[in-house]
Amino acid sequence: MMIKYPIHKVAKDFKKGSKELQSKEVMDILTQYGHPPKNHMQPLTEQELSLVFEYLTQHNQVDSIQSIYEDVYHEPAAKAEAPKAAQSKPAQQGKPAGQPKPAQQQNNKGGNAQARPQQGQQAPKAQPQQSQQTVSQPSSRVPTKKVVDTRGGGAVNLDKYDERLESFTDQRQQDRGGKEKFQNRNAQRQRGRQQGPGNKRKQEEQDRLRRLQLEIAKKAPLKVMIPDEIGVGELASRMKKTGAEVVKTLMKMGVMASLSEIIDYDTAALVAMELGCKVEKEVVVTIEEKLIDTTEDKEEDLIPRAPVVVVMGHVDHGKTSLLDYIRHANVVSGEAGGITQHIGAYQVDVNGSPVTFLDTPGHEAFTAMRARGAMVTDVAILVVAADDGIMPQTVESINHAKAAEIPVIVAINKMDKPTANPERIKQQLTEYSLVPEEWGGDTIICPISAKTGEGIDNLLDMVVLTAEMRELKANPNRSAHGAVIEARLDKGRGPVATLLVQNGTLHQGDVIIAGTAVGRVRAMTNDKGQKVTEAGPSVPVEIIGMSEVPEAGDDFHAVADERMARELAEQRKAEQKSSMNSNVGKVTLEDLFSQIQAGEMKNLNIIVKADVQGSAEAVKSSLEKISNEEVRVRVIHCAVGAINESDVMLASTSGAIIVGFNVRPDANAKDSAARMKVDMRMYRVIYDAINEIEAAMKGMLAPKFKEVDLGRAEVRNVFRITGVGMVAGCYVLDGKMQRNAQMRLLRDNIVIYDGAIASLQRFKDSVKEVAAGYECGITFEKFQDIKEGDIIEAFVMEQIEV
Ligand SMILES: Nc1nc2c(ncn2[C@@H]2O[C@H](COP(=O)(O)OP(=O)(O)OP(=O)(O)O)[C@@H](O)[C@H]2O)c(=O)[nH]1
Repeated sequence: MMIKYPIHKVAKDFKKGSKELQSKEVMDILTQYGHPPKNHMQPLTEQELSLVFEYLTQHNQVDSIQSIYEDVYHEPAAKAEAPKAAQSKPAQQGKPAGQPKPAQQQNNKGGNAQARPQQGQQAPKAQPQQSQQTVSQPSSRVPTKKVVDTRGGGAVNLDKYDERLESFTDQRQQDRGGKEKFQNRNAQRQRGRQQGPGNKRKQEEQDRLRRLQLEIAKKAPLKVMIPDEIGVGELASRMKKTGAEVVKTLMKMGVMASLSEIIDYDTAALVAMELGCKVEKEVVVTIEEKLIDTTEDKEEDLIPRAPVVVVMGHVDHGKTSLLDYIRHANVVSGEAGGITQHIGAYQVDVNGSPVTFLDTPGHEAFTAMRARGAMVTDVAILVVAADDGIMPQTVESINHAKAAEIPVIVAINKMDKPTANPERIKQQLTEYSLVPEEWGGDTIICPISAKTGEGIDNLLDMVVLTAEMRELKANPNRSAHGAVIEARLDKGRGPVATLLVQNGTLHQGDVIIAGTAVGRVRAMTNDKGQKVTEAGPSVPVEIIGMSEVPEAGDDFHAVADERMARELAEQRKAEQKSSMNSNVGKVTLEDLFSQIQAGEMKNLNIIVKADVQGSAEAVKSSLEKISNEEVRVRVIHCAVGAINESDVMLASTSGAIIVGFNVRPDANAKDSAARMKVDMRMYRVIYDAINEIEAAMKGMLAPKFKEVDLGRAEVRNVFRITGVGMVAGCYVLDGKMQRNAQMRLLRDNIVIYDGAIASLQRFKDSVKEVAAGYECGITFEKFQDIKEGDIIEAFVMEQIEV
């Protein structure tokens, strides 16, 4: 920017005392440095002015800065005498504004006025009126500061004063605290008012920033709350660090994680500590945790409780007879009138020790309970008919008990029958690793007769003994917790549920939550049909008062807050809904490899069902052989017969895959498998089964085809037609029969034939397809052994998009 400052003015301004700076001198300087001016009226540019100043400064150097100090301090005596003279001088000089120098000189005068004439030669550069006046600009600053001291005129050591003053103010500042702050603020405000609104805001902003920084510094180290799992990005923001810093720290620890990745508490805590933060674990309290008391009981609060026993076994081997016998035989006199009650569980007295029996049809409830982790049974009695031996359901029961890890007591029933052969049964049991005690094993075997009652006392003694060994204990002095054994909707009474208290005591009037059902216990009835007001550990009771029917196997808890319980029930309902479509925890051959890779899979559980025992065993041993370092293939259940609902339930609770060899699932099993998302694989060639599972374990499974069912037809008549062979006269039950489809002939759900269809006819006409509700004639290629009652399944293989 051009400033209007002509050469002659510059020269004039530098005019001091007798010596005068000529315009020509200024012009010479400029010419010398390549800026020849046209005339003395030419205004100087900023650069040119700087050049002149620079030149004059360079050529009018003082010898030493000391001389200026001397200049000031050596004549304090004169200072007091000539203040007025000093003051008058600047007025006379009348230096133009914009020149900093004259103003400084004004101050100077206080101490220098008289000294100047004497020191004129000594320090000419300090004299602004001389030609070298510009030099005084830097040197004049020092004396200027000193002149401010008007604290005394004598030879006072001002330095000493300064020191004292500084220490004094320091002390005062410390002592004053808030008052000072207040005053400072006032002072600032005043200053701000003088300075104008813009400056004021700026000042306040700066103050606030300073205060903030101070606070942050005070707060260090930063405390971070870390939950069980946290995203790297979230951790960074909680620590007020950048994501890059956290990722870098993780890398140093050997953890490669991006910002979006989730890390566990331990890793996160290490990172936080590494970055200088104080770590605290964030505990997320769910409604469930708030509502349900899960504190561990103290040893001194525990008292022995009755064992809970389940009776299992094959159909018609005598489960019901045994349970009935025990119930009748052990009813304490006087209670006989109330026996009629059947609530799904009852308690009997065995020589002074109470024993609770679960009396539920089949063992579905048992599996369902295990599925929900509500382990209610302590001992299993396996009933095997002495005249029949180990049957498919016996094996199933053994496997269920094994999966639940409960001790099994074998009751060899029907010992009264002449055909009873207990030795054969003992022999068979060893095949399922149940070795009798007399043979050196640890399985208790009790020969009994549910008809005559023979051996039942001994069986009960054994149950009590086994239970005693388990030292079953509970604390009756806390809110009740247990399992729902049975539940139904009663027309008159509303939802009715049989609960087995496992710990604590259930009282009439308690609020309970069971699964998604909430309610208040309005009335309680025990297994003898008597009204009770409380039920302790291992006691089964039937209750009314629930808002809806809970599910058998659900956990129940007595809680203090009904409103919160309802909230929890709602939450559970929502969770149930969302998990309906997900198959968490379920295994399919397709995702087997990814589960192995993720380290989630150590054991691949398989349930084998086959048409004959020989092939079941062969499939089992072949499959177990394909275990590798990462995964062990475990056949948890191997049996003969169609795949039933119980198999599907076992598969669902154990995360198993069902392998069917020459068998098919029955209708219920099919539905359950679809609902529970259990993977069922059917094979007709043993090598196919092995190859497919092996391929799945290696991640090379090519699930290219899937079977699509078309329909089912029942064989109602079989004709022989010469030249054609056997013709199946069928009725299409559902779906349709299609000529180009694959057919499978089932007899009791066992696959008899699998192959292509030779002809499909309606009366005498060959047709493409026959719909449900119509009759048709079917012949197979190379298969004649068709029988009435056989089922024909039609299906096509469809390619799956991988
Ligand atoms: N001789 C003899 N018959 C028995 C004995 N125990 C049971 N039975 C008979 O065997 C049949 C089946 O008995 P249940 O008690 O119904 O057998 P279950 O195992 O409960 O049968 P499901 O309920 O169908 O699973 C009945 O006819 C009983 O009378 C026994 O110890 N001796």
